[in-house]
Amino acid sequence: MTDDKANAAAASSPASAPRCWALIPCAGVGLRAIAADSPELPKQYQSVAGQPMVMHTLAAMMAVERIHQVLLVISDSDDFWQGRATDGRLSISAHGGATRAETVSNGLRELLRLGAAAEDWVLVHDAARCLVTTAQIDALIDACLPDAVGGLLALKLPDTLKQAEAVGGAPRVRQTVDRADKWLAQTPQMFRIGALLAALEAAGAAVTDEASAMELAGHAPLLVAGGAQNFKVTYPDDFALAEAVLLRRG
Ligand SMILES: Nc1ccn([C@@H]2O[C@H](COP(=O)(O)OP(=O)(O)OP(=O)(O)O)[C@@H](O)[C@H]2O)c(=O)n1
Ligand SMILES: C[C@](O)(CO)[C@H](O)COP(=O)(O)O
Repeated sequence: MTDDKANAAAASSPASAPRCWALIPCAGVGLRAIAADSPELPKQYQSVAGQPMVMHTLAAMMAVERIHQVLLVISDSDDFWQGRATDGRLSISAHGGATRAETVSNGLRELLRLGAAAEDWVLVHDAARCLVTTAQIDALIDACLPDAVGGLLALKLPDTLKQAEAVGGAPRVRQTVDRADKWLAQTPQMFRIGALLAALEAAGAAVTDEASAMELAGHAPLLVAGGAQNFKVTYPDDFALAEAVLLRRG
């Protein structure tokens, strides 16, 4: 069935109430974030505005009333959570994978074990995107619930886009690319659990986000406006920026 036909069928079928679950991949090592003087701690556990980064991420997600339960997927060598009390709506699974896609697939299987239905929705959100707001998550849910496929937060490209080629070892501009239809993918990304797991299993471990897997399966995910502040902490400079934004928000 095409996405258009599936949307029409969804709109005309009697109201059902699939639940929304959140899955937070938290098993990366943060190689690109490691500065010469930084502690050897995965970036999601480094302190930002007085708390480990992942706590800000969790606070935003847990504040969304429509999220039934949040699953954090950590590495099997992670001892950060030992002895820490967790909220009843938070589950932790130590089945992180070698890639983000594997971590997410493992988490989806765990959600099904926890009682989620294949037709339920999942919002997959990077632990390292600690600036997402509850309003942005709610906007994504509002946009995706009536949709057959689902979608993702994304940011329309704000700058002029250059395509590069290496000339004599240095990157030089090959051409300026039309940016009118270009968006930067953010998270959360919201899809049906069963469809996403099937898409990820078919796509393999190399896809870098959930939408890519759904695209390979023939779907056209919705693009829902996120925001510049919903950036992923990726490089050493990003910590100071994230801290400044969080402190300003209070
Ligand atoms: N095997 C992996 C790799 C990444 N992630 C998670 O996916 C999110 C986004 O990934 P990214 O920023 O690429 O994190 P890292 O893989 O940790 O970073 P790097 O590529 O710099 O090592 C992060 O919350 C990270 O913890 C994960 O759960 N399992
Ligand atoms: C999922 C993601 O945050 C979308 O932008 C991103 O692709 C994950 O991190 P990576 O830098 O691509 O590994």
